[in-house]
Amino acid sequence: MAERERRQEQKRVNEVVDVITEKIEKITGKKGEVRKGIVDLRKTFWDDVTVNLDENDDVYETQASIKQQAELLSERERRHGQMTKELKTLFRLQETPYFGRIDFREEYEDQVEPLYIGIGSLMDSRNEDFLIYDWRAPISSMYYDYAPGPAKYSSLDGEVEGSMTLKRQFMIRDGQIKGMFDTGLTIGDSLLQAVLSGKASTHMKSIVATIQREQNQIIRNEQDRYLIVQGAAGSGKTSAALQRVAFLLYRYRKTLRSDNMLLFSPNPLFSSFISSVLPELGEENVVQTTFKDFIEERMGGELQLENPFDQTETCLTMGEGPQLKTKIAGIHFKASLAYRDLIDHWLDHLKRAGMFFRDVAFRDRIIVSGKEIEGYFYALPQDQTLLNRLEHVRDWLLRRIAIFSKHERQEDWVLEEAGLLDKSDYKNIFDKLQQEKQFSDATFDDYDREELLLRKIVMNRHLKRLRRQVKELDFVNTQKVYSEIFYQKYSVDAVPKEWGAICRATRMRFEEGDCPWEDAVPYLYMKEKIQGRKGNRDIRHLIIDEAQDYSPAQLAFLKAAFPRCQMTILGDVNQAIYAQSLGEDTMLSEHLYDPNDVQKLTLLRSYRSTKEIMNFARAIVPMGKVIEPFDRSGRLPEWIDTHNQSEKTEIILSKIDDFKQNGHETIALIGKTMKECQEVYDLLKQRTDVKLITQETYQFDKGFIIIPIYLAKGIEFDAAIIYDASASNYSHESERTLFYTACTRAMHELVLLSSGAASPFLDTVPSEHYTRTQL
Ligand SMILES: Nc1ncnc2c1ncn2[C@@H]1O[C@H](COP(=O)(O)OP(=O)(O)OP(=O)(O)O)[C@@H](O)[C@H]1O
Repeated sequence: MAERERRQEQKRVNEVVDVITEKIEKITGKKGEVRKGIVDLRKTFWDDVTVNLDENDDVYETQASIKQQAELLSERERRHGQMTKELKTLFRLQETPYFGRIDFREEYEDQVEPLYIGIGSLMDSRNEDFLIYDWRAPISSMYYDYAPGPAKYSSLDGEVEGSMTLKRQFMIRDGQIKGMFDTGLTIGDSLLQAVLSGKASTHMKSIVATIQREQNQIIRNEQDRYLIVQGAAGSGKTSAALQRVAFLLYRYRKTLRSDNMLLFSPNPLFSSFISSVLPELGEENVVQTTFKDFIEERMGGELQLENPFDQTETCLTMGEGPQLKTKIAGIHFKASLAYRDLIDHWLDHLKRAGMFFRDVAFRDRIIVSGKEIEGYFYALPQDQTLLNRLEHVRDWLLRRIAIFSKHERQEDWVLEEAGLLDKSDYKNIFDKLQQEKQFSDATFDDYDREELLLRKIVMNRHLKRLRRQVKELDFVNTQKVYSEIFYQKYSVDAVPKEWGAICRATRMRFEEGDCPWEDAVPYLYMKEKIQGRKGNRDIRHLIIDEAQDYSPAQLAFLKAAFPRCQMTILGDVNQAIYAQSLGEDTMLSEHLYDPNDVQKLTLLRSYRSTKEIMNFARAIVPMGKVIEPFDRSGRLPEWIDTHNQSEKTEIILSKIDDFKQNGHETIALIGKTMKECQEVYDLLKQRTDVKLITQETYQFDKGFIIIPIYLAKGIEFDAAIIYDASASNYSHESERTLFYTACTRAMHELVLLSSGAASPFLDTVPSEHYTRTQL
């Protein structure tokens, strides 16, 4: 490209940067004034409020005056917040004003208009023309969707057609053009090459400059209620999901806020890994949670909930045998909709029998026994729902508690405690009696009444918790009602033949106050059907990453919990790691949705790993052929046979040195289980600087880490070593996806260690896709 052109572009960059700098100065000045205004307003808040509480009219006037002041304050605070946000974007634009340019000539127009695209919009100093278009603006979509030639975009007034005469990419840092490419169909392979060849980071980066056409479809999809994305490892699912959040926040900026969106991430480490993408795009982070935390919060701490990682760890370390078979059969069945049907039948049965109730007791005295509650409950008309009947029971129990309280407050201990009440309680009672105009002179009656009120206060305080529990329908013993399912025999086909053993194991866990992970959603489903629970209406968009790990039952639960929600559901069937999803339907299965509401998109191109690593990894999984590695070269994966542990340790240490010398900064030794990771950590920690990643790790730094596969989900490293790729460690078909997930974490280098026979999963990998070293 001619140097002259580059100089011209740099000149424009300089001019735009000048406008940005000017705006920064202006807004900073204004922001200072607004800030001062807020401080002054806070200081003098009450000065401008007329407080007069004598008459009703005065009270209203006072209220109106406070409201007016508060509104003024919050309006200024809002403006201040907006300015802060605007400044943040401007500072980013000052460094990198834009990353793309398209020249577009609208149909029937003579003039070609150059459009520059960046992370935010910028108008010229007269506020007339756009110097930069936000990448999310409708017109910017052409940058991602078209090569030079005919192009169109949808505007508010309809489709605009025309032709694109130029598509140019820039790499601008600190206001200086470092690179400039005119591109063809896909967005500059050269720029993508440059981005992908860089170092892995401990935080994910935004991809706005290089979004690919198929990713853009995901990002800008608006019409579908459920958008399912099946994408190969490293195909940019998470990246697309996050840019999609930014797009939706922009597109619906008048009605949608970041706290209306909820992202389910696979683990806390992943949450921190992706936490900087949205702020980098000038948006606030959305609320993030893990499915386990979400369930635990809804359960309310009544049972000790098993962690899904512990469930996986148990399955992986249990060893062959009937116990494992029972466990897996139980997990599969409880994740299915057939089990949900069974629970529905159970709920139906509960209308006639089978409900268990806790005693409603004060200290160790029973006010109403569980048996008595049962009698009352089943005496109510059967055509009422369980919830209706429980509401009747609740009201009846509250009345019984009131009667109990009336009797109990006569007891001496109540008066004794009344003597210990606070001065303010006495004062309140005095005021109350005054108001009732009963406390004239010190008459006998007034003292009696005062004592009565004091006794009432004492009793109400003691009964407060009990009343709350009754109001929340906590008198239903849902754990026992659920456990009872496991005393039944079912002649339904879907019930696995291991049912007897599943029942014994489940009963035992519930008796100990534990809730196995596979029971969490079914139990909560039943509990909420009995006790009722409203869906969350604040959350309007759910983003579910690693959706292959969610079962149909979990999907059904989320649909009910978020009834108004749109969902973006992203995953990869080849990376299913939990027992419940292997070979079963998952949240990615289209047929679980109403066909009118769902759209499924597929991403086949994989960007994370070098071509060599992806060619190796895709040969491990069936249908891996369809995955298209991005054309970026590196070393072939290396498979090293070792004879014993000490040899293995030495190899690891020398590989770490080698990686570091190659400039790699994030290096992971990936184990199958936490147990394996802990063992190798104990061996290595004396010899090198290494960190073990556990379920409690919320962040990782550059350097060498040891991590089990299930915690490395969604994360990437410059170089990865698969600690034990021997047949003794990976041979079950069910572990194939786990093995594939591990291999696809590596961006630039992959090493596999094995001793003895190697994993049969390597049998399907052609020998030209790796180098093999036998020590
Ligand atoms: N269009 C793109 N431009 C630049 N980098 C990209 C692009 N798409 C993906 N990448 C990069 O590829 C890597 C993988 O992306 P991401 O983690 O989003 O993939 P994924 O499909 O969620 O992977 P996995 O299923 O393995 O977790 C990241 O480093 C991301 O920045």
